[in-house]
Amino acid sequence: MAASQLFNSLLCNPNTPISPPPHHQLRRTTIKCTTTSPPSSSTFNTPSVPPRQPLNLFSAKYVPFNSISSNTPTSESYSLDEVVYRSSSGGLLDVQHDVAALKQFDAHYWKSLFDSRVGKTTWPYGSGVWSKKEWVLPEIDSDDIVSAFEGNTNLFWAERFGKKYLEMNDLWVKHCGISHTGSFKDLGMTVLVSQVNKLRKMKSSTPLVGVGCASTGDTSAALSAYCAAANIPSIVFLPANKISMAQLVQPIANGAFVLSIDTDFDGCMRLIREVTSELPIYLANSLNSLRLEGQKTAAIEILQQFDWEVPDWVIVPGGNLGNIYAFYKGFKMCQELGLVDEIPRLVCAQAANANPLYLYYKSGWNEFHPSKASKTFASAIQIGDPVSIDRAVFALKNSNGIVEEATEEELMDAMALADSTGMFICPHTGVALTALIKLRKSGIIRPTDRTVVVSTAHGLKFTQCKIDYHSKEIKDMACRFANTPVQVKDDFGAIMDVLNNYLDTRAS
Ligand SMILES: Cc1ncc(COP(=O)(O)O)c(C=O)c1O
Ligand SMILES: N[C@@H](CCOP(=O)(O)O)C(=O)O
Repeated sequence: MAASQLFNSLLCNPNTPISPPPHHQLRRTTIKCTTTSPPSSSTFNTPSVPPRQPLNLFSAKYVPFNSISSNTPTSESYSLDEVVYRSSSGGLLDVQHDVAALKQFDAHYWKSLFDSRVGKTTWPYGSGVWSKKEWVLPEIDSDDIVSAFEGNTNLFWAERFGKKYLEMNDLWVKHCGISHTGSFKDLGMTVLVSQVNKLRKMKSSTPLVGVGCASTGDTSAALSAYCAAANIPSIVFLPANKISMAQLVQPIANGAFVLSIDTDFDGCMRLIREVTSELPIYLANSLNSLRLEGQKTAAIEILQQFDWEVPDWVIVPGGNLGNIYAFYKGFKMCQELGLVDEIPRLVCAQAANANPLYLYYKSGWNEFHPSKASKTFASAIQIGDPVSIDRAVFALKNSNGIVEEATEEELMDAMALADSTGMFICPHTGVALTALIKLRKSGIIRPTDRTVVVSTAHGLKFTQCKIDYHSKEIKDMACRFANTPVQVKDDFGAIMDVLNNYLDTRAS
């Protein structure tokens, strides 16, 4: 029997009893803020119980991204209630917060406020994203928020992987994929869909009829789930035969209108941009800077989980390149508001088969060429023309950052090694771990450096490539760390022979 058949034979048994659903239900307690007077002194400090803030003290707006990156004041800005994705010159936008208003509260205030909300069910602050509402979307009414209590994900001490393979004892994996739809996209999507929910309730001459995205599988999963929860139509453009089965079934099950298009992700992205400029369908890709407001909370959460100690390195796999900027923005905001003194060095890790940022970095940031991405096991980052290229370059330049790449064999081996130490990561996390391995080998990351690898999706979305690897059925790949199941007949003696053999090998 071939190894893959053996895997199939081990798959699900229809007679296995289904365990009852867990008891626990999130209780939605709608707690309205009470208006109090604005602070009279320039800063609040050291409250043991954070004081309530006045309503509408904080605000945010869209500004051209280049006004932020070049630090030039601009008169161009847009309300977050406008449907706008590009500046007047066609450049990217960014969400700019009223930092002066936020600074009226000191660092201790924000730390205690954020800490006071962790692990609670109080709506909407039990969400890791909305626990930082004042820094994310300060003006939205809590009743308009669409949340699955995303965020607050495990920051896992990768003790065995770090010590065994890298001689590191301060290696951590931020499991952003252990989330409602199994990826970090939930962090951004709760913000975007909440804003759409609000906009649809407002009177407008052209009401939004739905929300659309191009996707390599995770954005579409998150969009469809949050839209379904709020009863908002979602439309997803997927590159045909280029995403995993688990990712494909997510928007289908959540009732999205799914178009499987005979192109790649970059082709889908071009099409959804054209469609959303013609129809009142709101664009949900990270070109829309609202998404990054949610995603940046993962960075704030990492600092909070380390009790506001700053790690030396944070490694993020990159595709459309919104997330690397979101991490930068989250760290930078904590520095600007005095919660930390510095920010970590960022590493963006790309698959060698889809590496336009890596090539740009290697050219000394001289020449950027969008490319046609080739097939990669890290299918969610098979992107050749990333929309957030300018944001990524800014983030990397301002964090003394590095870009690394991983071949198919390297990323699959890294994933297998990590899994063998008790993780169950996605191939994109394998790309990030490869970057770490290379930077450790070259000595750039030192054994004692506190390093966080961002795991972006749940490994269960990518089981087929793991099966292929452990079956050693990948062309031109040694699959060095494959753990192939052993076929044994139904016989006690045969099983004892196999077991004894196994135990002998382990002992030696
Ligand atoms: C699992 C996974 N990891 C990493 C990424 C890369 O994120 P970004 O597109 O923001 O660079 C994506 C999406 O692109 C993804 O779905
Ligand atoms: N990996 C993404 C690609 C699109 O990225 P986005 O952040 O711009 O939506 C996906 O899952 O679709």
